[in-house]
Amino acid sequence: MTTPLLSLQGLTKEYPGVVANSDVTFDIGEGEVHALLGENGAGKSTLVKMIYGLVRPNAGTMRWRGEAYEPHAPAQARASGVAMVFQHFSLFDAMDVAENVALGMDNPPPIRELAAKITEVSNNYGLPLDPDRMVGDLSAGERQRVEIIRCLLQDPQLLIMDEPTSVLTPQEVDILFRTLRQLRAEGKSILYISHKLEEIRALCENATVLRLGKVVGKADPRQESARSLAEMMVGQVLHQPSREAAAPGKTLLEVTNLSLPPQSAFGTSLKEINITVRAGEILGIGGVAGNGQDELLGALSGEMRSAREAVRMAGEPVGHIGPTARRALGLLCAPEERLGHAAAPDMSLSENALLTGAYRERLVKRGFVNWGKTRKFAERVIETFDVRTPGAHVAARALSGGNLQKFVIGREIMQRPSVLVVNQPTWGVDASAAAAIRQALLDLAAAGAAVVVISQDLDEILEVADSFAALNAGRLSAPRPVQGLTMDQIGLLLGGAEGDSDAAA
Ligand SMILES: Nc1ncnc2c1ncn2[C@@H]1O[C@H](COP(=O)(O)OP(=O)(O)OP(=O)(O)O)[C@@H](O)[C@H]1O
Repeated sequence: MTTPLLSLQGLTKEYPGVVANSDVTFDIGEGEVHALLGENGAGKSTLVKMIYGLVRPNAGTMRWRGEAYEPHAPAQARASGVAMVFQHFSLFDAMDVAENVALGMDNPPPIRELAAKITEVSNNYGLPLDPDRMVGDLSAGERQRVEIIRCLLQDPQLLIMDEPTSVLTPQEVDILFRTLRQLRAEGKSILYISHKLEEIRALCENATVLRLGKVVGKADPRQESARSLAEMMVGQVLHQPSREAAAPGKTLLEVTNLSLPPQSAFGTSLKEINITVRAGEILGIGGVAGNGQDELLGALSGEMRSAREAVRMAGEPVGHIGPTARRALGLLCAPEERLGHAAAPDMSLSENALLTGAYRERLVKRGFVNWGKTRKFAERVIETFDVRTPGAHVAARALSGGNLQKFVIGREIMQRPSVLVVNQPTWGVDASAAAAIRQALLDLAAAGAAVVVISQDLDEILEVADSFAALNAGRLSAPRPVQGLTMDQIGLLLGGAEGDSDAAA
């Protein structure tokens, strides 16, 4: 038998109150694309952080081509031939591509030489990049290219990718997969984390499934269905969101000719946006990231003010008032960026519950926080939304991405909004938790709320929304009923075929 590239033996990592990895054992061969699957909090990120030298195991060993491998720091892992593309990008907007790449390298060559190398390597791998462009001007897909090229310049033998496709358009996913297949053909290995099981089936020949930190299964994804893989992850039969058709009620959210200038040098302006959402309705807004999603959410939440009459809530003008006043009226929002925007990383879940729930849950009385009540509110969210954490005292930062997402969305839904606006509600969330969040949005609408779901996941929009509109360069297309809408028509709308309804129909 040939020696595996990387062999993990009995890896264990404990955090206070949680065993993140327990006795994890598996091999990754040379030239193998290996999927790491598991629910939110199953321990995937912890495992790859141990391989990349960011976290030290409490027990267990790793071998690299048969030799003992104990990276103490990422630089050491990189020197052995391990590279990692993270879920969250670590790039500086105000620097160009070459400067950003240089920052992440251990021994960068002179910048001109590096720029030439970036052009060469990026073209060779089918991910063309202009080294002189400012990162702030790049799309999410292009930013990811910067991270990938930075890794490839180190000529790694093992490339770790943590949910690489969640920010990509379907076309960008195709391009990325071509690159990954080329790497495999060159004998390089890839460890691939994703919740998108169809992608796993298309790309990977081996999968290791983690549940609660333990290996619970191994599979050849090509021989499985997305459903069977998901069921392996959760250990039970999957629940499909269901909806009941109901006649919509009165208009709760009305946006009229909303225009706003960009809020930062790299922001998008909003251009004459019109939206009407009635009680019981869900409007899905699709579009490639960076086309005004964050700005639209900001304009609806009140973080960005507009003309008084541009936003109305149940007929009342609210464009000029801030987030707290809008919350009081029942307009709640959950932004996309969970660590730092939706939740304060170093604050406990109780404190984070207070941040948005203070008014509606009456957590503050005569200027004093009622901590007992606040903790109970946080605990209700944790319980109802199955947030896997030791308790409400835990800092938001310590939760796995998907579990924090469940908390953030649950915190708003439990405040019984009359209008809820969410951006990427199931970003990085596993299949069963995503189904639970979507069901909660459907239930909220069925109970009479108006809901706006901004998402890059078209399947998600088709599953929950009654109507669909596309955001393109800050303009919103006229909404169309989701029923009967095809992917081709959606593609046209996303591409900006606004008003071209005959061509799209
Ligand atoms: N620094 C930390 N301190 C305390 N607990 C942690 C820390 N990092 C992770 N954990 C816990 O370890 C467990 C595994 O988390 P991990 O992030 O590895 O899961 P994951 O499978 O990557 O999840 P997701 O798909 O949601 O990103 C979780 O219960 C998490 O709360």
